[in-house]
Amino acid sequence: MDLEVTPAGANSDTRSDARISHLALDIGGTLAKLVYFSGNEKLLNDDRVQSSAEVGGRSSSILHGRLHFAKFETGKIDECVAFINSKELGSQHPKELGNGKIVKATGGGAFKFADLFKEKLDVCLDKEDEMDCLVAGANFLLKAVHQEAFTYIGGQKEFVQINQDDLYPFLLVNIGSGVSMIKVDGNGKFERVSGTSLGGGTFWGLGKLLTKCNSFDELLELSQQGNNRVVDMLVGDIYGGGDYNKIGLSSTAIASSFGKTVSANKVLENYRTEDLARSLLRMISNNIGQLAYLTALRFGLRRIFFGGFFIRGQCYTMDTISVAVHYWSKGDAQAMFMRHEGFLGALGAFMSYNKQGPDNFIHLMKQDPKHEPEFDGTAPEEEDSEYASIDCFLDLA
Ligand SMILES: Nc1ncnc2c1ncn2[C@@H]1O[C@H](COP(=O)(O)OP(=O)(O)O)[C@@H](O)[C@H]1O
Ligand SMILES: CC(C)(COP(=O)(O)O)[C@@H](O)C(=O)NCCC(=O)O
Repeated sequence: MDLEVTPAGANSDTRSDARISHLALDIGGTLAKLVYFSGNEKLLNDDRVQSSAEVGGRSSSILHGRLHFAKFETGKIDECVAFINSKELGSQHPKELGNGKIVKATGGGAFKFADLFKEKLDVCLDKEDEMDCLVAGANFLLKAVHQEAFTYIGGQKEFVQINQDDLYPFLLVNIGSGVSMIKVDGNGKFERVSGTSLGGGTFWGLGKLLTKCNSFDELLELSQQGNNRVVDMLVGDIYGGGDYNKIGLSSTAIASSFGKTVSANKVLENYRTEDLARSLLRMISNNIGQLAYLTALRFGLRRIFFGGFFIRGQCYTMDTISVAVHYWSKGDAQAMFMRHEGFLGALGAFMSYNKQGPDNFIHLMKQDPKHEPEFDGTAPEEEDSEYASIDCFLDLA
């Protein structure tokens, strides 16, 4: 019951009453994501609440606390179970009528691990549809969270001011193990219009085989030191060093990802793992960027938001996706990234506790300094700063 587990990305809560009052899960093909709310202090006539939302007169059903984010490898789901066990679900946590506690859960793991959660935690996973949750999570973040979306162009991050009256339609591209592309027209109004199996799992899986590295972070680190030109066949390699001007291809454009390895008299061991990782990351990111744009074009969409843990705030990944969208759309469409990239589904599942729908459930406290982003163009070193907890209140009305 008291197992101490510190997950990647979790923020430890030092408050004595830090039991979890609401918890939701998104258990995907590779990672299990948790969003949980702790702290059960009731806010009565608090100025910050009054100015954050019109909830006057209903303060008895308002909980103040922090929303936390954590992730575990799905392959080590026991660590996730132990973490929840160590935190304990408090008395406020929703229960089935006359029965034990329920936890909102989405992703394939909500089905796959339902028995495990029942057995180990005596918790019933209440399943929510993955696409519903992704969309609800994205809509909430884009509308409620200050400086959630940003562009990444030429090495510069720039926050996007979201105009709530002009947000829809957009294309949501979630890059998890696989990739889902969803046309979003409003709250709960969406259609999954495309997808591809060449996603984050492909990068991580092929990368692991090619470089023998042991963790996703190690693979990303390798990629930062690599040179893809050693592996990729460029237009110049084919055209004797020159451009292919007639069809607008410069000599440095990639003609064929990994294409150079065919004619070089080398085996895998002769390549630097850094170069292989770089080329692989570029290939996957570029392909997703291109497919995303083609899908957006099919439906006349100009705004494309990218989520999913494949991105991990990586400059090279975001840059490659942005360049692909810009190149293929001739500057017409724009790639935008989301700060809480990997938690869209878990947040959506969390919001489904609200019977009235996703709106007006989570309210962010005004001017939470902890929530001010610190983007400097580099990937955060510490997981904790990556997904800082959010000071907020839940309206349980
Ligand atoms: N710590 C990590 N361990 C494994 N994969 C990671 C990690 N961080 C990022 N990734 C990438 O994120 C992908 C999973 O993204 P996610 O959105 O969680 O999808 P899923 O719901 O399929 O698990 C992996 O395939 C990998 O590319
Ligand atoms: C099946 C999935 C929705 C599962 O989500 P994930 O765990 O990858 O986040 C996703 O992997 C996907 O959309 N794959 C692409 C399948 C296709 O459209 O061909």
